[in-house]
Amino acid sequence: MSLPRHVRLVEVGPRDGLQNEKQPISVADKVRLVDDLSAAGLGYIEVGSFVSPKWVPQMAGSAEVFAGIEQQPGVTYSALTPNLQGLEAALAAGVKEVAVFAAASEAFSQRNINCSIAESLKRFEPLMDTARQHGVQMRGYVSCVLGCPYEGEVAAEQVAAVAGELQAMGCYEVSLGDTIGLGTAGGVRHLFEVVGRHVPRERLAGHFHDTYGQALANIYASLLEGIAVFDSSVAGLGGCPYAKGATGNVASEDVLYLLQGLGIETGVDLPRLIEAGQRISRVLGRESASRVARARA
Ligand SMILES: CC(C)(COP(=O)([O-])OP(=O)([O-])OC[C@H]1O[C@@H](n2cnc3c(N)ncnc32)[C@H](O)[C@@H]1OP(=O)([O-])[O-])[C@@H](O)C(=O)NCCC(=O)NCCSC(=O)C[C@@](C)(O)CC(=O)[O-]
Repeated sequence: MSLPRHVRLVEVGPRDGLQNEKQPISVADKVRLVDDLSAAGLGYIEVGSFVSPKWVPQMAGSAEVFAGIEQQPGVTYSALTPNLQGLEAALAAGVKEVAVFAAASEAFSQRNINCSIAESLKRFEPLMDTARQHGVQMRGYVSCVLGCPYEGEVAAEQVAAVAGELQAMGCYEVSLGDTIGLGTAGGVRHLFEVVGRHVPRERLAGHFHDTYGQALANIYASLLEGIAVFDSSVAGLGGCPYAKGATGNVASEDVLYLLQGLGIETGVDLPRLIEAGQRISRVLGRESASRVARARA
């Protein structure tokens, strides 16, 4: 299969990137991050989540962040919503696109959202009905697609079943998450081969964490499988609070550098993206995890 000419980058730094940070980050710094990412040319930014503040305290100010950002025309600003309560809060904050998240592993589902996979899908039904009534678009996530921190191996067929359900329920795109970043290129090709039989590849995205240093290889393997949407996080921020030991998402700067080298368009400006990453890294008091940003420093 030939490589796509255009790739859509879904920037998850403000949400997946920051959700696991223990230190307080001000609303102003979060707003500045989102605005910097818009200025870098990203067309899709996951701004925050409307989840229980007891479960993920860092995302508690998401409504304020939405109120503060300067929304640019043509850019999608989305939020994670686990249930109807989260969707209602997102609607009140003026959010136009949301993401629901399920897992391919029962144990992870319990730890992350306190219910079984089947219960989570059931919980999404009223959320999705209400979202449709408000013309809100829905994206879906499946976590632990290449392994689970609690259960170990996860079958590609199980991922396909959950992704298929999310699509059938109304998600226009399903992002497959290697939550703990242990997947390899071979596993990724097998995964998309199997899931691609149930969900068209143009409706699938890749979401890779870089714990084992395999994320860029996994993205290249996904490109070979015809995948053209990737989630990434500026400065390589991130990690899921319910996936112990998992490091950040693959750095957006590094993904962009890879894609530029392949002649694939994204519409994103690398120097401005690096600046956005350097700025939030200074706020967090540490060096960017992006290899490209460090090489260009
Ligand atoms: C799903 C729940 C809420 C269930 O949590 P629960 O405790 O079972 O919920 P509940 O319905 O029994 O409600 C308990 C309390 O939570 C409140 N509550 C209930 N819902 C909400 C809401 N939406 N917003 C705010 N508050 C809420 C509710 O009002 C009540 O408050 P109380 O009466 O005790 O004061 C909880 O488990 C939760 O919030 N989990 C979120 C976990 C999370 O955000 N994880 C990280 C994101 S997923 C991820 O990172 C993976 C991904 C997507 O990036 C892809 C990958 O890498 O794999």
